[in-house]
Amino acid sequence: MNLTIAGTGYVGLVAGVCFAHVGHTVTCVDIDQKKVELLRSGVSPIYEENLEAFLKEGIASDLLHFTTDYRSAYASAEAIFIGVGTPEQSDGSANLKYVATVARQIAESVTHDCLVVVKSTVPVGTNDKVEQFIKDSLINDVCVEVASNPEFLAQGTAVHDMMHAARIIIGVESKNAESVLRSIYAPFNLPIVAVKRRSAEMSKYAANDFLALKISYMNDLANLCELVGADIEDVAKGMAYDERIGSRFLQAGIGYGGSCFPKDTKALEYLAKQHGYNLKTVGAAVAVNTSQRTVLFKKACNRMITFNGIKVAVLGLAFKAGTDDLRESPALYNIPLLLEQGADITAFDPVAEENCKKQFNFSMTYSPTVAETLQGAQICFIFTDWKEIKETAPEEFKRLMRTPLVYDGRNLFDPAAMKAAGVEYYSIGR
Ligand SMILES: NC(=O)C1=CN([C@@H]2O[C@H](COP(=O)(O)OP(=O)(O)OC[C@H]3O[C@@H](n4cnc5c(N)ncnc54)[C@H](O)[C@@H]3O)[C@@H](O)[C@H]2O)C=CC1
Ligand SMILES: O=C(O)[C@H]1O[C@H](OP(=O)(O)OP(=O)(O)OC[C@H]2O[C@@H](n3ccc(=O)[nH]c3=O)[C@H](O)[C@@H]2O)[C@H](O)[C@@H](O)[C@@H]1O
Repeated sequence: MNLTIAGTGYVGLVAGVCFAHVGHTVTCVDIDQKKVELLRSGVSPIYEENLEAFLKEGIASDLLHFTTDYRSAYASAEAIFIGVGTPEQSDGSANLKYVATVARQIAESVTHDCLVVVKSTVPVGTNDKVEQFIKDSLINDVCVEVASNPEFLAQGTAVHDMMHAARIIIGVESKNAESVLRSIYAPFNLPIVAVKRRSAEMSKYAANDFLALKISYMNDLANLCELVGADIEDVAKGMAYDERIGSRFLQAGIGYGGSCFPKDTKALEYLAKQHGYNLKTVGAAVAVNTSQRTVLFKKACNRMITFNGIKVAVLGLAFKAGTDDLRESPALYNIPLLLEQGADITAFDPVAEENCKKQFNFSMTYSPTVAETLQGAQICFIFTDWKEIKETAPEEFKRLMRTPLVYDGRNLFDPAAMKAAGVEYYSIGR
């Protein structure tokens, strides 16, 4: 089919390359000229495993195109996927201005009947509004329907997640919309759950917020474990055997980050408030996460008399391993606190270093390896679960650091092994 994707971020670009991979003809539209030029040359602006290979394959087979010219891209598309951002606003609500702009551009441009598919995460009821808005603003006499198709990929495994999704949720109000979406997704051979649009929109928040709740619950318990002498890692191991609980997303740590859990929890809380309802569970997950982000720093403050002039090794900047994305990364909440206190920071991240330099003006040194970062450090903070950090032998912390004092926000090491190596080691919930 002839598809157009609005937005070439994590969601739009991954959808675009995967749709081309399964044989659709895809045009990706973005307002960012530089990004479009980069993509045309076969270079991905974001780091995701296999993304660049799929990108090059799509370009070579002439199935994948990139443009800033939305008019021609929307004019005759059979389906247009909206994958633009819906960032958090100061009151917690989702900012729908990018979605609204694309809706306006579609209404101005379409010359044939088409299905508009909202892939961006949007508050319940947004699809109805987008449909009404497009219908009210159409220039040509065509029929445009809107369907919801929330995306569940996770960064770091985005291409794999799209190609092997656990399910594809489609929110439709007509047989036609359902049949178009079923045809688009047929080559993926994945389970398709067809529901009404509002249920589809809610499913996305429901899934993300449930995962956020799971993490906050483990972090809350981890803090209690420390007080009562239990080990959250052992507790999680015991819980995971129960299939009703499942083994994933039980990892306690320094709080969830990323572009979605933080904003999607707040957006659902906001939606509930708008309807006069207090969504207490999600509110609690948000509160736990806010305090969890600085739990290590607070612990270290109890141990250190000052950070002024202290050589601090920061291991990990990205919000999780496998991505160069820094959005809402726990590291970003801790680095300013350390700098404010006069710390002399050297930071390591295998892929997010460039983004950090571009986006923040932190006065700190960057180092290309874990070993160089640790060299001469008086204290070390671990913020991301990169394999390069995890694979560092406990003895290396002892050998390289001036004082082997480690605060691990990801529980990457066995406390007994660290102790045996002569490292003073603090982690979460143990
Ligand atoms: N990042 C993720 O892992 C996931 C994100 N989502 C949701 O998907 C949506 C998109 O998220 P990301 O891909 O992370 O966003 P992003 O911020 O990485 O990318 C958005 C892209 O849209 C472009 N854009 C803005 N206005 C445009 C317009 N009028 N026409 C064409 N392009 C335009 C921007 O230049 C940017 O390249 C959000 O609603 C997010 O909540 C859902 C699942 C996973
Ligand atoms: O809507 C979205 O954007 C996406 O949000 C998350 O994906 P993502 O944010 O990329 O990454 P996750 O692997 O879910 O991790 C989110 C945060 O939680 C943290 N986390 C995760 C799991 C865990 O057990 N403990 C924990 O602290 C991670 O370190 C990270 O900071 C969801 O997993 C995706 O299904 C969803 O599509």
